[in-house]
Amino acid sequence: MTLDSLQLLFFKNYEAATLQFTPGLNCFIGDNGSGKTNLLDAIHYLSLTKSALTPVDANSIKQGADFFVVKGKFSADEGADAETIQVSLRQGQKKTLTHDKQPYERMADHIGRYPAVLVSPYDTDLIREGSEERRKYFDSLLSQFDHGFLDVLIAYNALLRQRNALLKLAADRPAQGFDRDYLLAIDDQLAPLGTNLSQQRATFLERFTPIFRQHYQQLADGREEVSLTYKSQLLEADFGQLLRQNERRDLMMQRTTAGAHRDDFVFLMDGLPVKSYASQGQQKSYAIALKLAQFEILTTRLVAAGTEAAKPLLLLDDIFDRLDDKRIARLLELVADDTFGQVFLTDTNLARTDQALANVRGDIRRFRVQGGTAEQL
Ligand SMILES: Nc1ncnc2c1ncn2[C@@H]1O[C@H](COP(=O)(O)OP(=O)(O)OP(=O)(O)O)[C@@H](O)[C@H]1O
Repeated sequence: MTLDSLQLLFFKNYEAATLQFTPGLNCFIGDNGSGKTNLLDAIHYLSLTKSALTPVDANSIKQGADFFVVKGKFSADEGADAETIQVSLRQGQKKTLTHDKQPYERMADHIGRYPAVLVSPYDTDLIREGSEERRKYFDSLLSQFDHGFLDVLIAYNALLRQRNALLKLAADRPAQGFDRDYLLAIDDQLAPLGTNLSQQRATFLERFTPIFRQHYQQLADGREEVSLTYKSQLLEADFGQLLRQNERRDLMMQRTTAGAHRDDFVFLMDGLPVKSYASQGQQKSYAIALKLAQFEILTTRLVAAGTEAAKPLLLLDDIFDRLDDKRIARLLELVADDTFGQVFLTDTNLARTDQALANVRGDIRRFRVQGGTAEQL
């Protein structure tokens, strides 16, 4: 699958821009703050319906404008008809997503159809931040991998919101009494969904972890052992029973204190937490290995779905600035040996990019990015 072109209107620091891409390697070159990452983020919108950088869509509207449009033309195979995906948002309204001008009934139906993997300076946040970051990352990956998972996740989150709202209402208006039957009715539905989520995450990790470890060994020359495990109360205890046991505490805390939304993914190096034990370089390798494993596992899904030629889009943000020569060389080996399909990368220095890519075969297209404009070189 290839992104043939990208069109932007009032997106971040772009007023209007159109870019035509090569199916090979596309390089965005420009100074800090010129708008390179914003181009990757626009592609992220087309793939995942949201920004990789901000949870608030309105932040992506150009300052002073009242809407943005991001439009991309994708083709599955060479010569195949292009499909147009468009994401747009008007200030104060709901975001819309269309496929060949047809609006999706549910944004979720789009997820996984045009997968993309972003390797970004913020990847190590996965290691440093709290469990929510990690759950979000794996849930997003699993949703692209298996649509059934996303359906369960959406249903679980909706019920959890209802349950938390009820707990809050009980605390805010004690005089009106607490509708316990309603709580039990929610719990009856929430329990199997939570158990299902945790089981799916655990099964996915069994597949994902060996691929991840292999990528880490290749990136870091295999000096240390890394592991990745999933920690969930729901794999050992009955979630329905946990909800009942915790009812009083939940009422006091005004939120659901146990469940799949509390699970975590544990990152270890030589048996110790990566966050406190690993060096910065090792943390970077750990995070990149996660992303490369993500790329590989999403590719296997596309192959299984019969779209052999299809590979996720790979978005490499700022890799030359952040990574040492060995890691860059390893990444570029993967680019050179056709492991990846279409690649988009950003850099501040054209000469450095050209030098790094000197041995990479295939089509390379460069764009000069400057103050919200992008011109093909
Ligand atoms: N909604 C918006 N309206 C206008 N400008 C915006 C908006 N959102 C972000 N920007 C601008 O976009 C610029 C950042 O662009 P981007 O992150 O793409 O830079 P970059 O070229 O990747 O830089 P670096 O090399 O430092 O990573 C900033 O100058 C920021 O002010």
